[in-house]
Amino acid sequence: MEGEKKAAAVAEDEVVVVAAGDVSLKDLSKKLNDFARERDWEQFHSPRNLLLAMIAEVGELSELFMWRGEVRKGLVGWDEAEKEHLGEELSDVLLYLVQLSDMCGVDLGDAAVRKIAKNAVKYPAPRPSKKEEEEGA
Ligand SMILES: Nc1ccn([C@H]2C[C@H](O)[C@@H](COP(=O)(O)OP(=O)(O)OP(=O)(O)O)O2)c(=O)n1
Repeated sequence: MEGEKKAAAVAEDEVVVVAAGDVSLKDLSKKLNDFARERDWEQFHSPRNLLLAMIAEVGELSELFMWRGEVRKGLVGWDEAEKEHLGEELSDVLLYLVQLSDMCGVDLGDAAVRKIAKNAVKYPAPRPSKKEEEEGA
């Protein structure tokens, strides 16, 4: 029993949570590389395995929305535990996506910014009419 307590305390000590409001994709990528290397898990992190792991996490994310009807913006009616769980599942998807991008040699931040620009060309915003321009709208 004493041994179990000690093990739990050590495990808790090892979890260092650093609040990071403005973390970048590159920060996440570095943390994930360290995490995998420290556990010798790089051998498992092939593009295919990471893709399958990400899809599994998308499934877990979907379960949170399953059978509960439309979910309104801001998660009206969800309790704090459910909201926290949602954050965890969203994170799992993101973390596998970041690792998958790394393993494929894709700079995800750069690719995403380029894709937004491409989307804007494909779907131009409606231009204001002459009347709206004159009215300063
Ligand atoms: N080979 C692995 C295994 C896990 N992880 C990381 C990425 C995910 O953020 C998280 C996934 O862990 P679990 O497989 O334990 O999944 P859950 O956290 O969703 O737990 P559960 O499926 O029990 O709800 O751990 C990883 O990087 N590489």
